[in-house]
Amino acid sequence: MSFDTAVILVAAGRGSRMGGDLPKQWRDLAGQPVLAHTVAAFRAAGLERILLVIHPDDHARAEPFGLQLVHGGVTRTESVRAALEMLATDAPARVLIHDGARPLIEVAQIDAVLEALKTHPAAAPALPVTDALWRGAAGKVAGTQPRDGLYRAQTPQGFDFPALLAAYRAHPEEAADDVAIAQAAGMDVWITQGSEANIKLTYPADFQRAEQILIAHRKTESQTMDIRLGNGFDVHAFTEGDHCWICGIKVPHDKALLGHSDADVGMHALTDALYGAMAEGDIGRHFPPSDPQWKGAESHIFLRHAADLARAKGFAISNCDVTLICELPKIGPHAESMRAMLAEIMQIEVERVSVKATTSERLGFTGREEGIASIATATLVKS
Ligand SMILES: Nc1ccn([C@@H]2O[C@H](COP(=O)(O)OP(=O)(O)OP(=O)(O)O)[C@@H](O)[C@H]2O)c(=O)n1
Ligand SMILES: C[C@](O)(CO)[C@H](O)COP(=O)(O)O
Repeated sequence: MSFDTAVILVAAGRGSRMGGDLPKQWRDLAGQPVLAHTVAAFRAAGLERILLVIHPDDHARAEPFGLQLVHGGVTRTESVRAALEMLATDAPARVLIHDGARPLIEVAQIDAVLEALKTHPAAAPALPVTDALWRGAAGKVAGTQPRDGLYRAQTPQGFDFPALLAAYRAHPEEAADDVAIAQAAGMDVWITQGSEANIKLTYPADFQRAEQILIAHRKTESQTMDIRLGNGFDVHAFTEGDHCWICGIKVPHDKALLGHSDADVGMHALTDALYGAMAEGDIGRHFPPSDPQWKGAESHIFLRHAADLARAKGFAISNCDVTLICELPKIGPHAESMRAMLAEIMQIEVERVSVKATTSERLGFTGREEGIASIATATLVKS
């Protein structure tokens, strides 16, 4: 996280070319406001000092973002100027200025600008012009223009903050963008790699384009993600005793569970679910019952082994769900401790672990209180 770099997101425009009732930056894009996408990209790049420049009419819409707000002016240049003056009271070392209406900015492009700012006073992304350029008049081609050395400018445009503030203060006129003002002050501006995805939502068709880019991006993400699901099932019969080990918790009961190890039926089902997700067989394959060293073994050894094996293969345990099937003992009072214990053994957050119970309506061996059954599911994810 860097507080040395501030971000100005300009979002005070009215979107006259886009039309519609709601300015484009507040409209929905793939389920969230355009600005939510923009803000998320900068947060993902580790930038937390974000100043949002808004129109005074948009206060109620902007407040939920929890960002510092500043009112913009009637032009983009005036909006940036207002934000720079506000930042000047607690000046950062660097500033990135980005159009709120460019929601598809990627972390890689933000990082490229930040990297260039280590050795240059200013940097901004752009793409070389690849189409032929014409001048037009009255619907006809009036001439052509060489495209050599021409670029399409994008944002975020990044600057040494004191230098840009001085440049803005020395330039009261309008400008196409912040780079133009920096250049007018004699600053060298380094060009970083732009992206075809980093479009500025300007006309109605741009929303469709942005949706398509997002869909294609999500498809690629899910294609590169390896998701594995495994299940496990286990049964242990009751024998004489005064407690049962269930999901790592000693539960008082007028019977115990019979088994070669500590007979922890819930933990065994979960361990098998993890092995199953990796196609690594079951507990018996890794800890053969014929081997006397596992007699009376505590089941956390098995679960820890399966969780460590998953990590060694590059998987994260995304979630797991254990269901215990018994009339008694009552699981409810112990379910939270069981979740915490399983989470600790697997070294994952407790929110990813579920333990619940049901009866079999007095039917079958669990209904006759002859034993406990358990089923478990686990999801492993590798990206
Ligand atoms: N007075 C203004 C004008 C523009 N912007 C912001 O500058 C970015 C780029 O401007 P543009 O695409 O031109 O947005 P609008 O001014 O809203 O659009 P239009 O010119 O079609 O009205 C947008 O994020 C816009 O909200 C701003 O903060 N203040
Ligand atoms: C800053 C900018 O996005 C760079 O391409 C562009 O200049 C903004 O243009 P607009 O005139 O506000 O549409």
